[in-house]
Amino acid sequence: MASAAKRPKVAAESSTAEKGSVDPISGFLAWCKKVGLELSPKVCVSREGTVADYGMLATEDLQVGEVLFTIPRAALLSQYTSSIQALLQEARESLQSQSGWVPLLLALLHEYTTGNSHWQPYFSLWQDFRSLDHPMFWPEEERTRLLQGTGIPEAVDKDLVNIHLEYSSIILPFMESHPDIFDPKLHTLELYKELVAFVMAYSFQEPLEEEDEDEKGPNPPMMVPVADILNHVASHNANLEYAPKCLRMVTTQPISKGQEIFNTYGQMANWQLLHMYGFAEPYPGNTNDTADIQMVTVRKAALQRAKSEAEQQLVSEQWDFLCQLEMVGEEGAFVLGWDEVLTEEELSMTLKVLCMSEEEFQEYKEQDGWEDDTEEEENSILSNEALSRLKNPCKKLLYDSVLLTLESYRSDLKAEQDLLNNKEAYERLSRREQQALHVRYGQKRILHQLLELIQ
Ligand SMILES: C[S@@+](CC[C@H](N)C(=O)[O-])C[C@H]1O[C@@H](n2cnc3c(N)ncnc32)[C@H](O)[C@@H]1O
Repeated sequence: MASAAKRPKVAAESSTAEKGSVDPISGFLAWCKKVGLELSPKVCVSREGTVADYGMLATEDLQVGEVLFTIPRAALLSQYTSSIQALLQEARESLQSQSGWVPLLLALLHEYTTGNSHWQPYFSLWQDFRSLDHPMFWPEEERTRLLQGTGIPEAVDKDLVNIHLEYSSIILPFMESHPDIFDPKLHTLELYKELVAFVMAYSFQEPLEEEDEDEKGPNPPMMVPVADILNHVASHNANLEYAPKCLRMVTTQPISKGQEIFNTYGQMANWQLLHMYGFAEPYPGNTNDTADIQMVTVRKAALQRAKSEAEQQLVSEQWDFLCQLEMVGEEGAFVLGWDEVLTEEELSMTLKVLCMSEEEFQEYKEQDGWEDDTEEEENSILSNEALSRLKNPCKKLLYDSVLLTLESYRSDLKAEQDLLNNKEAYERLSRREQQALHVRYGQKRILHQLLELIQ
């Protein structure tokens, strides 16, 4: 990231400076009242007693099903509510992008840098977005050193390519055709990247209605003031509900006075949390944690044990066959949770096909074999417990694939375990080192658990 001296002076900072000592939380809460956002008297926004800076605390005991706050849809900040919504709507064809985030990001670039924006009290909560420490802001060397094997460096590389592409090919041309509103010297790539991180960590995506799932793409992201004050844990105690006129945060667990109220950002593995939100849940807290085995790693393991050229040829044909069935792909991964394989159909089919002899494979293709599977076989590896009942050649292939996956990490499990068990040594680590440690260690423990199950 560029040095502070190079940063554009944006409205959020100047308005905070002008207000001098005005507490951003009080200013924000006054704004909430004005826009009709109703906050229960049983909760408060706080920077103390929370896991990470702002958060929400219960000031009284709460029962399941209590509404903590209600946000009218007009208070949401989105491409449809921004003061430039008409412009964005008019240009919607040219603003289409792979991420689908460009219209919201333009709205944010504008509202964040406009002193009298309706949403200034909201932005005032954060002096800037510098505290966001997503791996995309880490130096590449640090990312590789701390995160190799986790899947994050590859995801970040893709993000960075996409951010640069969308900024240069969509944002810049749009800004140039609206010089009265945008100025590339103020609305720089650097600010754009910070706002991308803000959208990653703070935005919400309304789930699609079931009937729309097949036809429409996902809903565009939007900013939901107050809901985005809540931090996340896997064992959350509140959840956001979407109604036609408003959004409501509702408790899903009883919460005692003084406890933090946690939303869920979804069933997130630690690598996803670190990639999208810049934090990981300390091991072993994240019950949603997962480890990936790259699909191509299973192919590599199958090729390694093929003794002759004919056997290698067979593996290649079997892989192509699996690709045609859309069971595997060059970029895909099998996802392992603590208790089950989340991609069980893909993994069981892949192991089964890659372990077939030439004759079995020919017969299988001719019979459209996968349709003939018994229910028991189709569900054969739904749970980790059932994984231990895999047939021997499949077990061996899976075992080799797990070993290859473990080799891709740079770090040593035992040394990591020692760090987690030694409070002083752990506290000497930088925040980034701590976060990365929880991601790597959790993934490797899941992989080791699998090795133990199938050996
Ligand atoms: C939606 S915001 C929540 C409000 C945030 N704490 C703040 O002060 O603005 C999401 C960000 O909060 C932080 N966060 C959320 N849950 C966390 C947790 N369990 N542990 C550490 N940081 C967390 C991360 O920095 C994440 O990017």
